[in-house]
Amino acid sequence: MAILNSFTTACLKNIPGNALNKHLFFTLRAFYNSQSRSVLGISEERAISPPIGLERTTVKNLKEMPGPSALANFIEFFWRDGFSRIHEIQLEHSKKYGKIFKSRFGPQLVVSIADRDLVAQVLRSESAAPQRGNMDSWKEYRDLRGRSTGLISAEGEDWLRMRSVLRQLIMRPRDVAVFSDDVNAVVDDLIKRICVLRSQESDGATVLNVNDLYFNYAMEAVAAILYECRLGCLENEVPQETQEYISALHLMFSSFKTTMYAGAIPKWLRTIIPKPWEEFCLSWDGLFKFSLIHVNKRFEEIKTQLERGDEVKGGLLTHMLVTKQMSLEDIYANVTEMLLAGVDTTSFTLSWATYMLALHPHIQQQIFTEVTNTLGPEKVATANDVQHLPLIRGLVKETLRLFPVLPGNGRVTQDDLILGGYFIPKGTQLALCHYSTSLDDENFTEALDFRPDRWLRKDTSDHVDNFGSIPFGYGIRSCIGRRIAELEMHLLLTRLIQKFHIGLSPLTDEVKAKTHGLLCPGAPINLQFIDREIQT
Ligand code: HEM
Repeated sequence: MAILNSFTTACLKNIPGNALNKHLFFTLRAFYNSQSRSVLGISEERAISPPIGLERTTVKNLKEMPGPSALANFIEFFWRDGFSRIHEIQLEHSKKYGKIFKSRFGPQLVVSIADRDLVAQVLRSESAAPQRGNMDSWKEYRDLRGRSTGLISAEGEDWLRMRSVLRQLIMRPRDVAVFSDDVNAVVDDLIKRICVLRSQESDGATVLNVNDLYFNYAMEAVAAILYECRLGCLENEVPQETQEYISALHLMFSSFKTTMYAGAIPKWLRTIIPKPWEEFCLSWDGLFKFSLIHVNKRFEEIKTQLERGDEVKGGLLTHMLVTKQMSLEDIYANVTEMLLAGVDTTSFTLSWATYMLALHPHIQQQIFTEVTNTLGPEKVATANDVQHLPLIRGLVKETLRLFPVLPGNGRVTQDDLILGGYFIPKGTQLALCHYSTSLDDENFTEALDFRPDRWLRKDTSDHVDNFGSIPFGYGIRSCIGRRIAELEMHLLLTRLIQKFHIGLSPLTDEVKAKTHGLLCPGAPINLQFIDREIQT
């Protein structure tokens, strides 16, 4: 890997080897918290009155805000399996109660915002260190094991300090462009894997449940960047320690409801119902263990290279280890949280993108034409080529608009706020309803249609500054991995379209979205990958 070479090398020149010796839901979690339990104990009864001078006729207080009752919420979520329908409930409630409404979950009051301009108002007026929601259980685990918080779980000064280091390294497209070769090597392996998998099916074309494949791709690619090593996720035999990590990750998501609420269970109850908290800790143990192995391995390699007087070259991890802008514990925590955040998000988006391509062959053909006109039949795209492939970028944006992996996001207000004519006191949990705004015809023409080319027209309201669709969030606390995720998705989708005609397998019925932690396919997506004829 030849990444950040010059910077790293320059830093290393001044770092003696022995000095080095001394020296990982999230949003979703916050969103679920916002739907569930008391974060700050704010209730509308406690809500203070509008500031003097503001007429009550123009500014209403929370008591006057419409919304379902606590009982209705309870029945909806616990009785009618609302957890897997959070995205649909968001839509139903915004149609029934309006674009700003309140919900009650026990003592917790949540103000939901399903309006593009109000979402913009909240995010544009954020403080220097915005808070998504309550992360107490994540912090409790870390305190218990003597671990640090990473970007997802940290707040305040700690968060600001780490964010300012990481944003310098991976927030701009050009920062991550250097990872093109590493990601393309993983794309090569994925293509080989597709050929193996389809050869095992009777039609010689189908890959069953493509999400499994994309999961392995996303994990391999993000690890190539974060750990600067390959994990073997796309091999026939996945190595044991990688399998153990995948199990920990699956435990985290499969026990989503229980683990997400683990921290909500009073500590005294844990002796009577120990399982949720135990599983929560167990999955985190597995995730941290994996990061420790890989970070420590790289750390030892650097030490050896320095002791031998060799030049140390490397990527993101090398840079973090060498510059010591973050402690080793902070590095463990951040790579752990980034790996957790970076796998399912990307793989679900890839599953939806290829499913939509299969459902819309004429759109697939348009994108194929763009790709071959720009690259020819065989040139492997790099990050620099992606700027000349607007439909590939539009494909990812449109997929994330229709299927925002995080259908909602959370914020805790850090100041009193007047929003949509209501007075919202400081400390109120807000739920930003991205799924509803994304599918709103007021924000996007014929919003239910899949039209990647809508993102090409700068003169319409469909264009990017539309807060109706902000799948990576917005502003200072937005997704730190956005550019990495985009790079992985752009390079893979370009190559898939270049190489295969992607069709729907007869084994696939209509696939609807469900919320399982993230917005994911509610049934396996089985696709056919048919080789394209190379035109000479
Ligand atoms: C399609 C892929 C992805 C989507 C849609 C996505 C979406 C999001 C969203 C909506 C947030 C919350 C932003 C906010 O509160 O304003 C977030 C936060 C975050 N994401 Fe992503 N993400 C993706 C991939 C990744 C990847 C690949 C990584 C790591 C390499 C990553 C790491 C993180 C981290 C660490 C945070 C917390 C940032 C902070 O609090 O400072 N994400 N992501």
